[in-house]
Amino acid sequence: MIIILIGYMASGKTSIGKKLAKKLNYNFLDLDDFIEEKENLSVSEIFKSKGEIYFRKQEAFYLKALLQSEDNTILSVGGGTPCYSGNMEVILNAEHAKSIYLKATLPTLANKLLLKKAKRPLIAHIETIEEMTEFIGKHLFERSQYYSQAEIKVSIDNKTKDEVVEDIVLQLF
Ligand SMILES: Nc1ncnc2c1ncn2[C@@H]1O[C@H](COP(=O)(O)OP(=O)(O)O)[C@@H](O)[C@H]1O
Ligand SMILES: O=C(O)C1=C[C@@H](OP(=O)(O)O)[C@@H](O)[C@H](O)C1
Ligand SMILES: [Mg+2]
Repeated sequence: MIIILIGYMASGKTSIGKKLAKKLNYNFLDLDDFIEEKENLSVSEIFKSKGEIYFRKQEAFYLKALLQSEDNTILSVGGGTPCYSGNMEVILNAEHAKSIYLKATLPTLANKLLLKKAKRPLIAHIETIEEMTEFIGKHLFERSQYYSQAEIKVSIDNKTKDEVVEDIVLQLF
């Protein structure tokens, strides 16, 4: 089975995916890490030197490649992955796959992202909590229609990473 973690930036897809994989004894794949390896550049460098459209093309291409995995796998994608190139449909139609939305409220995301923005080119320039809240609010409004199609939804507000992992396991099995 392949379990795909989706959700907004800093919702915990990468870090919770790693913990969940350990707990279930599954392989772990992170789409951003995979793209960085293939391109030999960080996500920020790809955005800067080749542009976001190039990144989105690579993202859609490698998503399809990684979904072919036949091993038990946790796949953490990027925050934008489900929202471009028909990727959410690809995720929902993948065989032996289950999608999980790590869902957070706007204040949780804005506070987290103010601290964790450096490696995230879409928000790295935002300085204040007010600006961050406004940006994420609009962005989430556009993106929620994709995220909410996930088969399983897990709220992450006020939970530790281990608590989120527990909740995911309870909903999965
Ligand atoms: N539930 C949580 N409680 C505390 N810190 C968290 C939680 N989930 C994620 N983090 C931290 O927030 C940051 C962003 O998480 P990350 O896994 O990179 O998110 P994503 O891949 O969704 O962008 C990391 O430093 C991570 O350790
Ligand atoms: O939301 C987005 O569009 C993006 C999210 C990032 O992944 P994380 O959600 O893991 O930060 C990364 O793919 C890129 O910076 C774009
Ligand atoms: Mg990530």
